[in-house]
Amino acid sequence: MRNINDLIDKAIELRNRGLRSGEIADELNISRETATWLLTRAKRESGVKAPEDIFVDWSMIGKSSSRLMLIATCMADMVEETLNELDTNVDVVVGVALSGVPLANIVAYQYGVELAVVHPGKHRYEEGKDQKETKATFSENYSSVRGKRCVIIDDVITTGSTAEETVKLIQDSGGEAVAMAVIIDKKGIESIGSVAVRSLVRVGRVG
Ligand SMILES: O=P(O)(O)OC[C@H]1O[C@H](OP(=O)(O)OP(=O)(O)O)[C@H](O)[C@@H]1O
Repeated sequence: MRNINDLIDKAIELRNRGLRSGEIADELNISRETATWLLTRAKRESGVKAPEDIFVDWSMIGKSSSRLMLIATCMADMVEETLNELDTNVDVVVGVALSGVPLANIVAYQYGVELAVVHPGKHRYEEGKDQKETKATFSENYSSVRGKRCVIIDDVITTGSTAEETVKLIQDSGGEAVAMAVIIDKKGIESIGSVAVRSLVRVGRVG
């Protein structure tokens, strides 16, 4: 996708496939507000100011295992710097499904530590259910975090809610979240509570 019209076309295509605006937002790595604006603009309902958002398409990395490995290696290097700053270490790398998992797997391999996988609450949302009721969970097929120092790996932070629920889940599960690393942080956050957040690319707005 190269421009706003491509993005609008993609949003329409996803809506026509039956996705709701929240799901379209997730698919395009944009906020829900932006997804709604794209669909509104597609209906030529002009006059509504565009939300302050950017869209992220990192499929040029995601479709290539060698590029994923190189990017994850950069993330591991960034995490190492953060762990040194904090004078701590990592026992388990926590990948946030879906897109954080291939990156987390490589980071865990490089550190020689275990891999845990989180399913965000929004992935378990079902029509008719209260969204607040769908909590994030760990996959039983991967490591537990109890008693372990955790580094969280994901691709993108948009609103920060997935990052926050992952930190809370780790703490509620008896683990210690020490740092989080992403490729792109659209929110520009330094930390979630006491958990350091680092990104290879941090998006900031001028003015
Ligand atoms: O900061 P937030 O607003 O919470 O959004 C960020 C989350 O949204 C995306 O996941 P999503 O589940 O949409 O896609 P994925 O299944 O490809 O990871 C992304 O991978 C983050 O996990």
